[in-house]
Amino acid sequence: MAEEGTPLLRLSGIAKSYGPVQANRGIDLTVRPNSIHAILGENGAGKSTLMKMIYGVEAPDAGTIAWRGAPVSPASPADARKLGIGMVFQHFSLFETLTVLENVALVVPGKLSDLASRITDLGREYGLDVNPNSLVHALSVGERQRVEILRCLMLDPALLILDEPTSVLPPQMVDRLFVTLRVLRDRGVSILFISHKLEEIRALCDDATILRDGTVTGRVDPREASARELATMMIGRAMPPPLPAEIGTPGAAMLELAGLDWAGPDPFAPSLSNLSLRVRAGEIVGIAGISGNGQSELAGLISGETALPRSRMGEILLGDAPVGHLGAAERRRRGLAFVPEERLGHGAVPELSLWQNAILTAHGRGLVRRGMVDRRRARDFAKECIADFDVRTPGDHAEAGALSGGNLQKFVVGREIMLEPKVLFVQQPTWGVDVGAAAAIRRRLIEMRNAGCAILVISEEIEELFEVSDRLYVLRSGKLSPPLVTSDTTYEEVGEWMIGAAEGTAHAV
Ligand SMILES: Nc1ncnc2c1ncn2[C@@H]1O[C@H](COP(=O)(O)OP(=O)(O)OP(=O)(O)O)[C@@H](O)[C@H]1O
Repeated sequence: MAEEGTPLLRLSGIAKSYGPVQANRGIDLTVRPNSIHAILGENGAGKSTLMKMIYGVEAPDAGTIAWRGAPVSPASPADARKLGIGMVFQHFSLFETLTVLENVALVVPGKLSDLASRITDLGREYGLDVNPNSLVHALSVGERQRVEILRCLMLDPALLILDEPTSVLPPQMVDRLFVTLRVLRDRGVSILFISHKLEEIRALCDDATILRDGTVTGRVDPREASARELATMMIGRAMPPPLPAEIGTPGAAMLELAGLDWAGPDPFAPSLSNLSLRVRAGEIVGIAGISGNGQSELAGLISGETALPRSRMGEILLGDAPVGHLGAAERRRRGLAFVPEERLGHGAVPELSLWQNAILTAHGRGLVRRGMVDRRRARDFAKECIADFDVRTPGDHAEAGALSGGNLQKFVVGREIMLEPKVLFVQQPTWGVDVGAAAAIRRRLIEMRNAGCAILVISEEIEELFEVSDRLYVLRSGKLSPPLVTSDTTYEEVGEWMIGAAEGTAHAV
């Protein structure tokens, strides 16, 4: 145990560069025992880099790390875990082809049968329920996160690092997670908590350190600072003004689901039953819901990554044309653009540069001609995206995998918006994006809607859906609620549909 007064962790003068990028410089950070300590900062401020050094993934170029008063230099995550440090990454580190239990067994020692019951028991205790026998590829992002957190807790850490743990959790789950985190703190676990959600930080954290451009720009008691003050310290200027509150005038139906049914091969994955919805030109339709209720399956069917048999092609329409049987490339040719939930490996190829990633979906815009890549045009396209969407990176030659999570998200969303699609389908548009950039992305969606684009957004952030959508549905257990007019409904009503308590009570349109 740390002696009274000895910090659990103390970093002094930590610096780290990646080529020309100084991700961290001269960082001092002290984590007290039994405390929840927030790290906040814009996308690319250096938060994840700092955490990776504590967890032994990266080595600092300069500075020292003291653990319970003694100098340490964890050279690997295994080293860090031995010290009692656990970390849940923003991008998951689970093997998709293995079950939850097998993934846990890779890191946590013990007999499989014991581990399975510990997963179930701990899951129940901390509100992190997950079936130990589910295959990870069938789990939603939110469920994968639960697995990651559970796996960490099973190692009984003294310090738990959570890199944006709430970015994909619905409000009810966030509340449950916070209960869990407070219990952990009171039982002697300190928590380093990275989040862009300032209200959450104010509600949960005891200390906060603010980073900007790789340096510490503030240390505050978050309970005493307003969200606006925190945002200003973070971005170095006042927040952008709120969105224009213009109501759209919808035109013709551009995307339609007409009684869509789906049962996938995985018995643990939810099936979809009789989904019908219509997205018209000039409107934004939102789909709320807790992940794992069919969101991934629906996204695959809408994007074309999962195709229906020819006999059922009419269950999905683009304009008047049945497209259910067509693949993603053909649907894109017909004017659909989409942003998948997973940006790494799905929205972008991490090993490719940004300009090469631009080609993946923008090749039809003159980036490839007569089968040859027009490198100059591809680079111009990527540069425009970087400038227009404020992607913080050394340039279009940077590898997608080297960008901070939020900056890659801005690039992927920007690339799809630049295609000027007739129909835009976005999953989690601002996942991991800082408050300023998230407001900018939402503003762009509304501008596109005003210009006549039909937009469908799946998001687990209710606040976000209320901000951008004209109408909302809730997806639960593979079924859609009736459409709700956003201006006539409340968070509570949507929350009730999310947890299944609202059947028959909504103001349907
Ligand atoms: N492996 C890497 N190679 C090159 N540059 C990197 C690498 N990892 C991080 N960087 C750069 O270091 C800077 C800090 O990135 P970091 O991921 O720490 O930011 P962050 O504050 O966690 O951002 P976000 O909120 O978007 O997750 C960024 O400019 C990023 O592009």
